[in-house]
Amino acid sequence: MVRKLYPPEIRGASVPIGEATEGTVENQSNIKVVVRVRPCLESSQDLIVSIPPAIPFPREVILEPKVGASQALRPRKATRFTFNRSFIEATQKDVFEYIGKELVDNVLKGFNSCVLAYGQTGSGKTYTMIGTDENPGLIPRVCNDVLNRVGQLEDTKYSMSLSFFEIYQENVYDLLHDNNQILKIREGRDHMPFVDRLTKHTVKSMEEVNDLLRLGVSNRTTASTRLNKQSSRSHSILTLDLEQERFEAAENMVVTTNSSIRLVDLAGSERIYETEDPASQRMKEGSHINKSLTTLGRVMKILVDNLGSHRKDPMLGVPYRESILTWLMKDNFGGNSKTTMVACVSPNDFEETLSTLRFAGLTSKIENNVKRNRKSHVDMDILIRRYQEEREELLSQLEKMSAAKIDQEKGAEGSERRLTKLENYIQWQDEYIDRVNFTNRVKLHHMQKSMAQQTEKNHELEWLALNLSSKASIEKLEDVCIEDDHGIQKLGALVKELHDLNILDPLYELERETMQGSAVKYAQSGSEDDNEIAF
Ligand SMILES: Nc1ncnc2c1ncn2[C@@H]1O[C@H](COP(=O)(O)OP(=O)(O)OP(=O)(O)O)[C@@H](O)[C@H]1O
Repeated sequence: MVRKLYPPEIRGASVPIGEATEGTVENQSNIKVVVRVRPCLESSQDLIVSIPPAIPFPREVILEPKVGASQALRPRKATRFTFNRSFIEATQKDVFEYIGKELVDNVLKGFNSCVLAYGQTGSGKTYTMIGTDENPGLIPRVCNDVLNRVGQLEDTKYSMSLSFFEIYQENVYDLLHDNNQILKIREGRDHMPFVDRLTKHTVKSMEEVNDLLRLGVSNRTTASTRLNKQSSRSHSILTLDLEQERFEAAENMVVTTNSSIRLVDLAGSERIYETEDPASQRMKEGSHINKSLTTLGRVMKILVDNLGSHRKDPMLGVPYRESILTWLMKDNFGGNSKTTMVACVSPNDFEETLSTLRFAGLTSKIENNVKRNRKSHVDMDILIRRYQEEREELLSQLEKMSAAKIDQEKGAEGSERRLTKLENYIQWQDEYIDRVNFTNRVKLHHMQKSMAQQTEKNHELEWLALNLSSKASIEKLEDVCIEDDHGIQKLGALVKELHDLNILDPLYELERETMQGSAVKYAQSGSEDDNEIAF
């Protein structure tokens, strides 16, 4: 494909170098909340959560105490919640189609995005985010879609990288590095926190992505809880960073877009029961989890209150730094990020589901200020490099085209030669047919003449034989025989004449032999029936 040549004015040295424009706020965007109800894993369990069907898609969730519920739950009435979308018995593909596609659209456009799975232990957070080999979740599907789509963008250079860390007991660990070191959090010049010395891995294919995911998942700290043996007691955060660089012809600028997707699998949000031993590891984990999730709840509440009070900066005074989770996710709550929360609920735990849905309801009120992270500038090095690439591409196209033209000409020459050959052949065939016709006519004429003469002689012989009475008639017969010899000799001469006529052609040769044989046969037999011989 030939790219459009850059307009001449941008090739000049008078273009300002390194000019940059920062992204501007594009819109206020509420945090999106999606509820996913995990299917009943045991058939005997009664459903307490239902989702009424709706067009174009369901958004409500109804929570009802099951028949025969405990005394404590009996007085509770059915509670209805409305979110952006609610899923029950949804496939991984359904969830990706609704959440993941938009996420990829956003990152390609240069927006930061985040999806976090929130809910009690065993409610399907890890299943939604990572999934299984047979049913991959959001993370592998999103990575796959980004790789596919960015690879198809015309005239765009890109680099995609992944990092994966966990927060366990208020410490940060790199999930893609086996050294088990606690990593520090620092703040950049923009006051945004980042994990220092976290490894970033450039990925170009899904094989690379899957290898990293496998490594990260196996490194993730897990411990059993009373509810789920596989429950994870840490928060895991996978970040996909995408850098795109493309030339925007309309602006005469090279545009660099840096955007990221954060995919967060939070630890279980359930309460730790009083019966636990306060000194136990699980209690310790639980208190840390509680700390980060309670801080998250407080952050949400203050952000919502600040919105109501019309503060100039709604992020001011928000206690982000009170937990590692909220500090690191500062931008995702109230900042520059299109954030979606997937509230995962079990279909049969009333209290935990109610608590999750209430938390989700609070989250949906938060507004983020989203901007495209786009820098445009004239970079002479890039322009010159691109121009050279383009020139090389055009030259190679030209080379290919000239080669094709020569081939074409050769082809035309070849076909002309073939045409002439064909014409000569046809002409030769016409001449051949004429010659054959002529020869046949001559042959026919001579044969007819010879046959007529021979017939006449036969009659004469017949008459003489009938009148063998006198010496004179015997002499006459001898004369006729001599004359007949002459006739045969004459026929031989005729055959020779025909032979001379057809000497160049093997077919004639064959015909000649046949004819010669026939003539000889005819001459030998002297019978009229031999006229039937075919030539
Ligand atoms: N939508 C679903 N369809 C089929 N199975 C599911 C679904 N959601 C969850 N599961 C299954 O339920 C079990 C618990 O799910 P999962 O581990 O994802 O829960 P979790 O919320 O991540 O728990 P934890 O907080 O302990 O990490 C797993 O065996 C998982 O495969």
